[in-house]
Amino acid sequence: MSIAEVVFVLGPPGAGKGTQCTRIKENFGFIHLSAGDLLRAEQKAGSEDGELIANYIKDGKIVPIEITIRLLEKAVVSAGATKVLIDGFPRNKENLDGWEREMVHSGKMNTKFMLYFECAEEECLKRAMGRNQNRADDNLESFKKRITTYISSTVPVMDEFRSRGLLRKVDANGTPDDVWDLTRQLFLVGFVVCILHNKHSVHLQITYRIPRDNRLNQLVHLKKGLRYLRSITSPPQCGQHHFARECGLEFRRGRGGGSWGGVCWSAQLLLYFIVPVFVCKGTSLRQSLSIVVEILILSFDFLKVFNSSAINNLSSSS
Ligand SMILES: Nc1ncnc2c1ncn2[C@@H]1O[C@H](COP(=O)(O)OP(=O)(O)O)[C@@H](O)[C@H]1O
Ligand SMILES: Nc1ccn([C@@H]2O[C@H](COP(=O)(O)OP(=O)(O)O)[C@@H](O)[C@H]2O)c(=O)n1
Repeated sequence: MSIAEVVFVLGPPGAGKGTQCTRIKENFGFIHLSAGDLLRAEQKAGSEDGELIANYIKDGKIVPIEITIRLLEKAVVSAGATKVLIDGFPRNKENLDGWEREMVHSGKMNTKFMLYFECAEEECLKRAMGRNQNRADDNLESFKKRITTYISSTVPVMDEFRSRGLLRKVDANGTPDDVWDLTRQLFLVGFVVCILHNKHSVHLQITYRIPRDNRLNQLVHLKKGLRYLRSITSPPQCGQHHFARECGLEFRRGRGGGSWGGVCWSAQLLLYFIVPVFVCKGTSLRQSLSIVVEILILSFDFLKVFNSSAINNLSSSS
């Protein structure tokens, strides 16, 4: 079985982590595990740890890692999932160390990055108090304790991810739709195209990536690229501007000759995956580029259907 790729989701209590995780799950094919939900379910199931869990939750303290990691591993394995969101974990250094020891070093799971929903405390309080899920800890007294634990124990874990370059911050103060607009950017797939040509052939390299952060927006030179393509090829498909809305594309025209030179260097710097290299032989640059445009459009449709899992499959089989 392939190793599960895990994205952690953290932020203060009530920031809207669960709400956004539901959307990520629906749109990007992840399973969503909430450490808090797993602990509450374990407690309700009357396990021998039930009383301990209930007391920790009421006091806003972090349950010992041996319990939480057992529940998480069981949930990932039983779902057979390869793309997993874990919400509300790792909440302290003990959680993180336990995760790395039991899951990462043993080769069972990979940590991809941490999503951090940043939200003002008063807003979180308002949201948590309005949650109506009959939770034992959605009262003012427990909320204050949870915030204290969050600041003293969870923020240092997020700092650790920031220092590893693995923290993706989202401003969660807006409406659920506003927050979703920011969140989805982090999961969208983009690709970069390098085209090198000489008199007789065109080499096309498509480089796929899952963006590291909102740099995706800055990267989009798509319109410029398509305008250029249209100016030399003019096939009807070039009007498909939905390209621009859905993904990032950087179009670079090589200077000809054999070397990939600086073009590839700058592309690789930004990207996670380099996938196929198509070589289109054509009698003219104009004809070759028509083929290139078709490949691009096909690639895009392919990505839309399969989303980022297609990228994972492609990169592991190439
Ligand atoms: N952006 C938002 N604006 C207003 N209310 C929100 C927002 N996101 C979530 N909520 C509401 O706030 C409450 C807490 O959200 P939830 O996703 O359970 O937070 P968390 O998982 O971070 O504790 C829920 O009642 C939810 O419907
Ligand atoms: N990794 C975790 C996650 C949650 N918990 C406990 O579960 C409680 C609720 O966590 P949660 O993630 O469901 O809720 P929020 O505090 O994010 O609203 C926490 O306050 C902790 O007591 C834990 O001990 N360890």
